[in-house]
Amino acid sequence: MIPAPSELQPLELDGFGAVRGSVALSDPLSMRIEPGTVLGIVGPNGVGKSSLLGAIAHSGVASYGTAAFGGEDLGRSRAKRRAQLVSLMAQDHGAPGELLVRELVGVGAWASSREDPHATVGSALTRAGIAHLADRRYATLSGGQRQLVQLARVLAQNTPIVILDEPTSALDLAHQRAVEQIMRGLGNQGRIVIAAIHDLSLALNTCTRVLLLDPGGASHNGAPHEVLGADRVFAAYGVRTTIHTTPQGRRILAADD
Ligand SMILES: Nc1ncnc2c1ncn2[C@@H]1O[C@H](COP(=O)(O)OP(=O)(O)OP(=O)(O)O)[C@@H](O)[C@H]1O
Repeated sequence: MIPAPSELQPLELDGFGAVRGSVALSDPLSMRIEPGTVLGIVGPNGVGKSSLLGAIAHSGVASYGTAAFGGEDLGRSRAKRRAQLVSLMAQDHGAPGELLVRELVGVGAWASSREDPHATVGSALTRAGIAHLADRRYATLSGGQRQLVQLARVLAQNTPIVILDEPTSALDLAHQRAVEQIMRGLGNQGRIVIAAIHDLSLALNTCTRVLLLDPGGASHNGAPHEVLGADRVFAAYGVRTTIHTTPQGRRILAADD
């Protein structure tokens, strides 16, 4: 299902940031994220990527400033309304293991009250490539299979803002490529995709914008090849890197030694 034109709105962060234990994790972020943007959030372990995603989704992470979608302050929206606007695939897949895969994916469709949850679930399972797992219990799945179920749940929620926390961390090469294509496809539909990503090559090849969070609290937002240039990456990670381009045009960011 493609978002209605009225759902193609920018997401504006105004002096925004996540808070953990009454401490702000980054300097205030102010940025406008246009419809169709696939934004990669990168930065070292513990810098606050997951917290920022959770804060934007207002899913139990405290925040300061505002995150507004089409002028609507998400922090003031009712939970049901927010579930129609924002879906979150968290890193910690704390789902009840006794649920069947199709029931868990159905939670996504139910959260946003889609008209035909059955069809929505079927389509989400197919897009995530896991239709064959529909009647398996979640607890019996492998780590990568669980990650794809969580992706299908988010697809079934069918929101204009899709937030993914390290969506490919448990996936094999073929599934990584499939998820990369799904992310681009969501962007092409005009959705806003925001993903925390450790694989900087993935960020280079998949994202239209990258936000690099520095350990010092600063952030850099821009075109992927600019933000992931050698100097910025060294400042953030302490590793010397180069961006290589394959004959087929894929970019690979690799350490120099
Ligand atoms: N539930 C929590 N309660 C309190 N502090 C937390 C909680 N979750 C994370 N933190 C702290 O917030 C900071 C940012 O953590 P966060 O998980 O957002 O970082 P990250 O950049 O996503 O890390 P990683 O790359 O390792 O996943 C860390 O110092 C972490 O210890």
